[in-house]
Amino acid sequence: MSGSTAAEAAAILKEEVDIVIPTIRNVDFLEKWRPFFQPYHLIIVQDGDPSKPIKVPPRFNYHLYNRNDVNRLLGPRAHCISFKDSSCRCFGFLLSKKKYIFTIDDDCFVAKDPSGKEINALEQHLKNLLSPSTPFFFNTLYDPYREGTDFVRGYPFSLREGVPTAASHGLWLNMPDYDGPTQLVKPLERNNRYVDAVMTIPKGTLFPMCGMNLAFNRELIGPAMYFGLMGEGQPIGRYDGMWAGWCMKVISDHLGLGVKTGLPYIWHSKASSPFVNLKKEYKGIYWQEELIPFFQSVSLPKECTTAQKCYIELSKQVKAKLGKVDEYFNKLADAMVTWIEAWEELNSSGEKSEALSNGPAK
Ligand SMILES: O=c1ccn([C@@H]2O[C@H](COP(=O)(O)OP(=O)(O)O[C@H]3O[C@@H](CO)[C@H](O)[C@H]3O)[C@@H](O)[C@H]2O)c(=O)[nH]1
Ligand SMILES: [Mn+2]
Repeated sequence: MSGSTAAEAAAILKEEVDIVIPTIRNVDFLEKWRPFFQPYHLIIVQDGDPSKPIKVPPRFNYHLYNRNDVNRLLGPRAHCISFKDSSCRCFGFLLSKKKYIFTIDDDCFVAKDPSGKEINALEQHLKNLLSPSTPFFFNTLYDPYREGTDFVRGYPFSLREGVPTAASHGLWLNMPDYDGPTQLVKPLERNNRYVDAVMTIPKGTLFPMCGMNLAFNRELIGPAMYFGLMGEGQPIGRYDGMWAGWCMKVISDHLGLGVKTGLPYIWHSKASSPFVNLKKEYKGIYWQEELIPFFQSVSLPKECTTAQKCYIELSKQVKAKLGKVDEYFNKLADAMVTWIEAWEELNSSGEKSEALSNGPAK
């Protein structure tokens, strides 16, 4: 897709994209994104104290939700949305009615490419999502659908059509997405390396997904983008992206969908505290050694033809196989079912529309 075609596509898609921002701080960062985000609708999920006022810069089109809205709209199912963790972002995924979601953290700014040009992250995500993926055979020139490249010699012609792309995982300049222990041993490390590549993560390969700069096709994979039970009242935090990424990847593999990683970069400005992070993550750090073999062994039956059906089946396997690792996984498996019930309620015909559920957009 050429640059201008992509820009046109992005403009057309403005009715089909929601930008979801979880925040426990404020959203001043939006000012820097104005040239890129202003045409789009934002869903801001305010975490923490709902009585704390939050000021959104003028002339943005947005809906703002807080914990009172989670309780009001989900009632007895509200417990599936985490509190005091960036996992709360998935409440925005649930309420959206758009085909595509771009989610970004409130400490992420516009990055520049090596020529000094500001990167339109959303446009690149849409290019990634609108072009197919190649999960069955690796192309050594990376994404063959990018301008100026193609499939290399020896690439099977039968696979050159690719498969629909479910998710686009973007990366970060400046502060990398490290866990607490790595942050502790490398406090000064910054990512300055701009790698001009987009690639499909091969079928059968898991990866550590980060929700900081992520886009996905909500129609294809939305129900699998549940960021889990994290934060206050839970034994774990900061594994929200990992959990969603592992679930989403095994389901994408099963459904024949693709997941890309690489461009676009954003500029991640702040380091979160490594000590606080270690405290939140420590169970995850040893649980992950059992979780990853579990996800590597997941097999979904052929009757599971939708992301919802796959997710319910996955919840059963989580309960059966991970329940013995810790009681937490029984609770998480139940929350996965609750999430799907909420998804079906809010996304069925006669649904509560996102606009109606919190008044007209500001
Ligand atoms: O209790 C909370 C804490 C944070 N948020 C919002 O979530 C994002 C990310 O938070 P933050 O920038 O503090 O954390 P990082 O360590 O840089 O983020 C990465 O770690 C992952 C797990 O937290 C996360 O997926 C990554 O993006 C900000 O927008 C905070 O305001 C929150 O809503 N509630
Ligand atoms: Mn951050």
